[in-house]
Amino acid sequence: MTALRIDGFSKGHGTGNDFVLLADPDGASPLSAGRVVALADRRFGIGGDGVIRAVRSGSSGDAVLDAAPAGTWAMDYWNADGSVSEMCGNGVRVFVRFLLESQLVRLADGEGIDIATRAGLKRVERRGELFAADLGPFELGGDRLVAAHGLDIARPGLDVSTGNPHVVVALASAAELEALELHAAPALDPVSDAGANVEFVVPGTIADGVGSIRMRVHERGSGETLSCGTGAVAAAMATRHWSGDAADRWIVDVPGGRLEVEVDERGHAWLTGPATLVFRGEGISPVR
Ligand SMILES: N[C@@H](CCC[C@H](N)C(=O)O)C(=O)O
Repeated sequence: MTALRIDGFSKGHGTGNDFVLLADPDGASPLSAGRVVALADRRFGIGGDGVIRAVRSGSSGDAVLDAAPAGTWAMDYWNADGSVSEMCGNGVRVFVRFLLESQLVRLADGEGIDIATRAGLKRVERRGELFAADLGPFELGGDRLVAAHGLDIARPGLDVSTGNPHVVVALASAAELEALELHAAPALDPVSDAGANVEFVVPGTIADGVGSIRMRVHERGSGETLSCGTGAVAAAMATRHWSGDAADRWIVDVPGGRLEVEVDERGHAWLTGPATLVFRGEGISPVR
């Protein structure tokens, strides 16, 4: 057994999508795939769907993050398997909660802060106990086939980009959603080199300009998670498209709770929901 030195970390989640958070303002402790896999391991490490380093732009060592105005807080997001992603919607909301509770920033209720991500600057606002993130414009793409354990035949899925790649599949019933086995990554046809996060949705009602959906997700680099913020946006925007743009506000129920997605007048998708820190720790984490 080797030991992994951790000077201090927090564990947080947004609707059950959980992260290890590390403060590294001056970029003294860059992450590596091996370090991330060790930290994210649920039995031999701390455990999480992803690992997030909070670093100032200009010090991150990542060309995209360092292109933001110098000194901007940057979210260096990694999936549990040690791959990096462009964006994490729950992560960026939990990131701001982490900055606040670590007293690295101050935000009164209603105020916001710009966070550098690999998908560009994202505004995050504090709204009471909730955090809302402007994930910007989204793009709908073409269809491809998606096969998954528990589905009788492959179904059409719609490509949606929220800065990171998603494929959204509509199912006919809650029973179909529950029958899915998402321990293995769904197979995409055609495949894409970058891979994709895959969301399965059951559309609900649309009333008074508000739609609702239920969703499960298999995340690229993390497996099935209890929630995915960019996935909720992709799923809501795909369902909105299929509904003929019948609503701009969507309630998204995921296994870990409830998120809200709203399209503003600029066509930006806002993601709102809880962002919670569970504990802080320090010291040495034993790793296999
Ligand atoms: N859980 C995140 C998305 C994390 C990145 C994703 N797995 C990818 O590889 O793109 C979210 O809340 O958006």
